[in-house]
Amino acid sequence: MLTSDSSNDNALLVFDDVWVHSNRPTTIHVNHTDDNIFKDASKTTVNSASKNLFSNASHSIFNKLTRKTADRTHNQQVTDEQVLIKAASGQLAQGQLTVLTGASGSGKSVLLRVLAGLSPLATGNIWLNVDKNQQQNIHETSAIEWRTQVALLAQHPQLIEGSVLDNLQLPYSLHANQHSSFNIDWHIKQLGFLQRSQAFLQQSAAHLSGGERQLVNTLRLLQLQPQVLLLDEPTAALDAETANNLIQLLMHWLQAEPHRAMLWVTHDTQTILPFANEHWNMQAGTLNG
Ligand SMILES: Nc1ncnc2c1ncn2[C@@H]1O[C@H](COP(=O)(O)OP(=O)(O)OP(=O)(O)O)[C@@H](O)[C@H]1O
Repeated sequence: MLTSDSSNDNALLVFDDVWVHSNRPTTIHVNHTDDNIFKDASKTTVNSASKNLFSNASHSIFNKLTRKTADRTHNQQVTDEQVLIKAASGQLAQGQLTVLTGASGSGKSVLLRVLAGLSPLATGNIWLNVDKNQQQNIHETSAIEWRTQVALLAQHPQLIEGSVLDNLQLPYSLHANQHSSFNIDWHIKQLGFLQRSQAFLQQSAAHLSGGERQLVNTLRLLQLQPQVLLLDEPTAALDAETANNLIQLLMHWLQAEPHRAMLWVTHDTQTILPFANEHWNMQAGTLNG
């Protein structure tokens, strides 16, 4: 078991014995719980002699009984608990790129969301070594504070209406980022890496391609200088050249400061793996480092 003291000196983000459950509501058809009512109802149906004995009053009782039976055979929502992540432990080291692969549905995105503080863990621990003297535990840190340091680049970027520039400036209108300010020069430099001119900033977000939306999403997140970047298939919607440019940009970001780490989920092992320091694999919720 990893403890905050036993983790590697270089470890930036450490997680230990993380379990994640889902409480997914499932609709089932219930028609077995009210056998007695069924029996009673069929008795009433079959026994026409009794029915005749009880004129209108008995007829209404009969109707009530059959209606009740129908109500009880309605679909019912039950909670079906599943284990999505089983006892996952690992460390993301400073300056390193860790690549996470695994079959579809194996739990890679769930793990990223949990590490980013966007989904709850059932048990286990996650902590961030902010610097030599400061350590933060996910259970004792506010969600906003955690997410400014451990950022998730989601698979499907959400952009607002307006220009690329409006989208890039958006985070600075949030209370959490009130102490930092938008740096246009930084963006122009990054656009150079991505082979885009400054005119890109004025483009309407509504007319961007899927790949361009991902570029905007990446810049919007990187400008806030997180320490740990969690990437969920960021190059999936990009052509080979743009994907390469984005990889260069992200590797440059990783190496620009010592206190940074990246965890990169991908199915495209050929392009990313050559850059990886570590390779993890996920199989049916079990993480193999
Ligand atoms: N919020 C949720 N509630 C319940 N189940 C979920 C939830 N999110 C994901 N799952 C389930 O967890 C399993 C793992 O999903 P996940 O998105 O992590 O897969 P993945 O490995 O990232 O797949 P892919 O490579 O296709 O993106 C799936 O069976 C999915 O249906």
